[in-house]
Amino acid sequence: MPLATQDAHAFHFLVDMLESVEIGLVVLDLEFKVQLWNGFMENHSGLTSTAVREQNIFLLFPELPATWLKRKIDTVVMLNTRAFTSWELRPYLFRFGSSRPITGTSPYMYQNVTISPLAEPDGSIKRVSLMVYDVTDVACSRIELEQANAQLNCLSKTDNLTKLLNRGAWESHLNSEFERFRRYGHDCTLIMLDIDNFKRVNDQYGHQVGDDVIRHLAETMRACLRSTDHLGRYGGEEFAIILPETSLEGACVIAERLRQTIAQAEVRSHNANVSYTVSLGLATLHKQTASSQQWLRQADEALYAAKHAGRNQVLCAGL
Ligand SMILES: Nc1nc2c(ncn2[C@@H]2O[C@H](COP(=O)(O)OP(=O)(O)OP(=O)(O)O)[C@@H](O)[C@H]2O)c(=O)[nH]1
Repeated sequence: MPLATQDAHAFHFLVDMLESVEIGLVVLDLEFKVQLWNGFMENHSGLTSTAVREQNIFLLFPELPATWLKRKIDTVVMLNTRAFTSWELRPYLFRFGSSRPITGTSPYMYQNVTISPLAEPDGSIKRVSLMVYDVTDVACSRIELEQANAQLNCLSKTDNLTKLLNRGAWESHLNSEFERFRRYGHDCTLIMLDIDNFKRVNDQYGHQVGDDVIRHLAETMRACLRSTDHLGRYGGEEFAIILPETSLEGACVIAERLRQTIAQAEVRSHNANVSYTVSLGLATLHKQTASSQQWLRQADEALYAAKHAGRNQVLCAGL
């Protein structure tokens, strides 16, 4: 076969491959007019190569991030170097439908994009190519994995019954608030809270009603406190609250309001109306507080004193 015919054959194969390759290939001139649009781009955009040829890409796809893409292309041309953007920074360049609509969790195709300069025989750059890679599979697996990790992380810190922080997670807040106090000296007060005679609730109405009372208490605490407060289930029917930026006086008002709200409430559960009360012990941080454990002990002692003083009341450590 003559050399020229061989070259023509090779060229033909090459064009065939570019047409059918599972990567989007686009060539733009410096006025952003489409010079090449392969089969992948046709299939996913629904626009034929003939329809887009010599058309401005930003008029064809008004949703393209024009400022960003023009700046990228300018840099590619000016520095005669490639640029790359990944789905993690920008999920897609062209908003194409997901190629895995049945199994996929994404409504669109995640894309990595490479922009390359195309040199003329004299070395000047008058065109650039965009290569669009469909990375939906990788992106969806990564996103699902991250969601599962976040969920696991949340579960490992949450008490199942109340959805409050569990003891371990709450104690890490106790330690960090103690360290914050040592550094900045801002007010911070701790409340330990325990349901009064809870054993009787369980004995009289059963464990499921007891669980509903615990849930009710958790909801009441959530409703009475700020989102910046740290609420935890410390033990069975014992709860703990850290109130950052709150003095002992402020915490007393909050604790008293919580006590009264609970004392006035009635929990409707399994055809029973249950009333209950709580005792609360408070301790605020001082320069003399030696450790987070000492702080916790002071609040616990105040709670113990409140129980001994007749329950259904708020007592403060050191008063
Ligand atoms: N329903 C239910 N009961 C729990 C749970 N955790 C702990 N308890 C019960 O809480 C009760 C705690 O009893 P005690 O420690 O004697 O204290 P109390 O009856 O509340 O009495 P005081 O604290 O002295 O007012 C026990 O009966 C435990 O079984 C729980 O998750 N659900």
